[in-house]
Amino acid sequence: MQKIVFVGAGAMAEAIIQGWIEQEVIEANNIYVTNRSNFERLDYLSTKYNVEVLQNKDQLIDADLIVLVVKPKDGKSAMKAIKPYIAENTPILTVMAGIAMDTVSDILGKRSIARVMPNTSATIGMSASGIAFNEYVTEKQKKQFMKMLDAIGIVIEVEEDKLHAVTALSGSGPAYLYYMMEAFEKAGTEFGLPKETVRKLMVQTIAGSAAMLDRVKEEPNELRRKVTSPGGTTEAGIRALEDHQFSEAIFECIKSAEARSRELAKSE
Ligand SMILES: NC(=O)C1=CN([C@@H]2O[C@H](COP(=O)(O)OP(=O)(O)OC[C@H]3O[C@@H](n4cnc5c(N)ncnc54)[C@H](O)[C@@H]3O)[C@@H](O)[C@H]2O)C=CC1
Ligand SMILES: O=C(O)[C@@H]1CCC=N1
Repeated sequence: MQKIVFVGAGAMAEAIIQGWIEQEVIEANNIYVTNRSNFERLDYLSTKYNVEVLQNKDQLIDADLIVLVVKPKDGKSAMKAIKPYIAENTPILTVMAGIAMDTVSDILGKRSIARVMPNTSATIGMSASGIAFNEYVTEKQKKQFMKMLDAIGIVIEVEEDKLHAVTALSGSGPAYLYYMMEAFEKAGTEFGLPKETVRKLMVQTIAGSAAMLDRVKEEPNELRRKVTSPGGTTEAGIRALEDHQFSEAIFECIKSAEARSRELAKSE
């Protein structure tokens, strides 16, 4: 692709841009960025990544792909603002949480639309993304979209309605794990370890456990059983988690995030 225009230049746009450039999927000079008014931010991106800044909306006409990556509440106004300038067939990749592809095509017209829910680990090529396509996306385009998202991590196709669940799990997921990390660091330091030691131990523990789950093909409860000696430390720890309704808390976490995603979709 010769020209990809990012409409919206915030945290998620940067994560994807950095991922694409570092993984050598798209060349920096084929990426154009624009936002509503924050020119300093555009300067920062063009200096840091060598991407182009869209000088005026007339430059949208020959875009090969437009990536919509503004906050959901700004989605409609951002789409209305570009509508008069974009070609009839330019495909759209929307990264906006909770805005349906039908809403995008109501404003921008019937065309190929892919809707993706990545996460911020795209920055280091480790996003877990869910993607859905509308009926105008050809097989060739689908392959191209999958390849682009695959380059910043893994990508799994789902029905559009299931993107609410994907958002709740892997879209927001990094925040839950960072929150858990904060709790480990608080607990570990209470018990006398330096924060950096706790960080190193737990980062490796989390990475190792995730890699085991991925590679050894055993169920989580089986892997858990292998750690848990009868009458030992793990059993005591797990019992405390059960006493504090850990599973229920996780269930409520995903339920609340999924419901919020649906709510946002209705209000947009
Ligand atoms: N941060 C995350 O972990 C994830 C975010 N998302 C989605 O990505 C989207 C962007 O999120 P962030 O990058 O975190 O937000 P952000 O607030 O960091 O960036 C939003 C950008 O949109 C620009 N903008 C606002 N109105 C505009 C308009 N009318 N025209 C052009 N540009 C406009 C702003 O200037 C800013 O550059 C959201 O819809 C969010 O739901 C999706 C997955 C994960
Ligand atoms: O919190 C949010 O609404 C967005 C969607 C997934 C991650 N951040």
